[in-house]
Amino acid sequence: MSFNTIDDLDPGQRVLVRLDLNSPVEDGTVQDNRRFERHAETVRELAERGDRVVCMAHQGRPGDDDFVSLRQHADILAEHVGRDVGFVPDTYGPEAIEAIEALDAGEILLLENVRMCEDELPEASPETKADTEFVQTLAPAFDAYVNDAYSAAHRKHASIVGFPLALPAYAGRVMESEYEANTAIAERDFDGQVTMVVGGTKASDVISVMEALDEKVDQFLLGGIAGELFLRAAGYPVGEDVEGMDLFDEQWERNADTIRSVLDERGDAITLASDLAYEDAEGERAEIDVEAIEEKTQGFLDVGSETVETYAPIIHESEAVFVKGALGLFEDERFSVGTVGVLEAIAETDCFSVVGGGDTSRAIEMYGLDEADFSHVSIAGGAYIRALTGESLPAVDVLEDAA
Ligand SMILES: Nc1ncnc2c1ncn2[C@@H]1O[C@H](COP(=O)(O)OP(=O)(O)OP(=O)(O)O)[C@@H](O)[C@H]1O
Ligand SMILES: O=C(O)[C@H](O)COP(=O)(O)O
Repeated sequence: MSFNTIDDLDPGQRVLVRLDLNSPVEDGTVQDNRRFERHAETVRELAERGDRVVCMAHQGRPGDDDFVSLRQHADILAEHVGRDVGFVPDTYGPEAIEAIEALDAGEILLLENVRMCEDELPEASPETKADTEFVQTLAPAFDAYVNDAYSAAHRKHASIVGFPLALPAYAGRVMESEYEANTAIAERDFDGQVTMVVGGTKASDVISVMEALDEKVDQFLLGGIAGELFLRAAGYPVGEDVEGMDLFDEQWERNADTIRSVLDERGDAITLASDLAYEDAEGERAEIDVEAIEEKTQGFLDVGSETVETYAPIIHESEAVFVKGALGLFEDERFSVGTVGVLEAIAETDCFSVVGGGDTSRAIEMYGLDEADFSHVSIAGGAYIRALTGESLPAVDVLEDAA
């Protein structure tokens, strides 16, 4: 390992731990997910060693609906850790410092959403971030900093890259295991067919992965919002915003040229959905062949069953399959057919398989699939993509420098 881990940290200290508890928020309620379960292991281990454990994390971004307090996160984390997790509605002010100083050995505290602090977000160098009031005020209350937030490792934020310059820095268990698994993939060669299933909401993530893994991946199977944008580039009247949607047009403006050129150059390696699913007038799932769509009048929320029947045999023939992003709005059972169908096909084979994406990995537990049927399930989205394409991660770089 190129950085220090908890194994290198003497127990019984005051430890500041960065977690990634960024979660889906539905009607103001934070949804439990794999990130809590995974990070709980690091937190429990530190508490059991007799450390005073203070956690910081983010939720959403200012201006978004899911930009909320971490009060609910503290309760969900406590359930997974099996110990109380205190919460203080402050990031580094007097209230936070007082709560930190009041902790006993083995106690756990969660600070308020770090993105409520002005110094956190604007991306800057580790030196600039280390120099902020946030880092300079909070760091002296601790003996060590542990970064467990692998899924936020691609961000140059104060809580990620600033603290390692101000405190002795270590990687937590999630950081360690995700780094090991995801980095190994970039270096690995496969003899047989390598397939990548790409979907989700972020077209730019999908494009960058398709461009960077051009040599390595033999077949890309598309779905989700990204897949619809590719269908649009192929001339189908889909992938446009209708009735208050805002997922397509702006992404199309930004990415249309790149999507067209990727399709042009790698068309033979790209399979697009042949049918799509939508909600009919009765609120039921309905499907339509893409050839039969004359104009886009409703939003499509999943790939159709025929598409799944095309994708499954390609997966069965593969030696390695990677997944990034969901094929549909799987959180709604009616539109889970594409995502679950593809995951089931992967689970049936003994190919090397990695499922990534903070949201996408949630489908595994939601639909009762067994994590053991996959080689690795990553709780990271953007960081997973960067690792797959061999890009370095700022959080890992600073941990390595610190070591
Ligand atoms: N056609 C669609 N309409 C609406 N939502 C969709 C559609 N297809 C996929 N999604 C949504 O995409 C989400 C996953 O996309 P995203 O690109 O954010 O994925 P991720 O890689 O899992 O997560 P992250 O990058 O945030 O860690 C799912 O929650 C799903 O509901
Ligand atoms: O959920 C994620 O992918 C990470 O927490 C990063 O969040 P961000 O994309 O808002 O920086």
